[in-house]
Amino acid sequence: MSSLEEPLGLDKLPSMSTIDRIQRFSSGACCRPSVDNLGMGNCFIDGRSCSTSNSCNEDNEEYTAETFPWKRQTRNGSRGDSSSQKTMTIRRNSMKSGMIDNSLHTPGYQYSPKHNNKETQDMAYKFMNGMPKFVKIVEVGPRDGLQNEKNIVPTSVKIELIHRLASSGLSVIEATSFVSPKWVPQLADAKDVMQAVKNLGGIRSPVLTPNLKGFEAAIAAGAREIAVFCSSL
Ligand SMILES: CC(C)(COP(=O)([O-])OP(=O)([O-])OC[C@H]1O[C@@H](n2cnc3c(N)ncnc32)[C@H](O)[C@@H]1OP(=O)([O-])[O-])[C@@H](O)C(=O)NCCC(=O)NCCSC(=O)C[C@@](C)(O)CC(=O)[O-]
Repeated sequence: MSSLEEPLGLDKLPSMSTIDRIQRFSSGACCRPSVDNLGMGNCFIDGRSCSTSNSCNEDNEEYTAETFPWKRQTRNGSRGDSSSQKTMTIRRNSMKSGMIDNSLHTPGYQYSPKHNNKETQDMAYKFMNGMPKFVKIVEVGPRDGLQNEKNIVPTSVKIELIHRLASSGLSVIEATSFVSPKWVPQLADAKDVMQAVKNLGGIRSPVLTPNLKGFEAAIAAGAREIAVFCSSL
């Protein structure tokens, strides 16, 4: 009988005082709806990932006015030519045709697209103002990435990866998963990885587990944040 069919026995859980946060999310919740269609690239509002090549941040990509049917006036109102124009990320709203210019909701920017129509502009304005003011990026590579690796990545390399991700300024780095090594041999060293990074300054290092067995192993390894996921496999 799969460990998942046994009652989770929450009453048997070790005292919760050792754990800062327990997150429970189902696989459905795992794949939080993302609005990546809105970006020119993969830009997820749920903060799970923002591909740097098409970041959600403004002033990021070099787009020339030739590529887009409008010329944007620069901050001082002068019409910059495409080479001198400040770069920005233009996001495509896949729900409607037409391009949304991020600068719409950046004070001081005006845009005068050649073929803009009122409806697109209104919709763009409404939409852009619904955007969150803050995007949290959760780095899941050490877990979600490595679990799919064909070859087993050495523990020392995993730990080094987490250190480098932390030094890049990321504040939440999903460190590993406490799962059956039969199913996910790539993360069989979860305990060693967790013990090596649990006190890494300045970051939170949540871990995943599908069941009580993994939950207890995570606590024993020093995990302070445990996300319980529902796994059919
Ligand atoms: C769920 C089970 C355990 C059921 O696996 P099972 O075989 O049905 O369960 P079991 O209880 O029969 O256990 C089989 C063996 O694994 C051991 N075991 C059992 N549990 C654990 C554990 N936690 N840690 C370490 N060992 C464990 C258990 O002790 C036993 O060992 P044996 O007695 O045969 O020597 C198994 O199917 C499993 O671990 N699957 C892993 C699933 C997984 O990791 N999937 C990928 C993560 S989810 C994901 O990537 C999506 C997500 C989250 O990224 C989406 C998003 O990010 O939003």
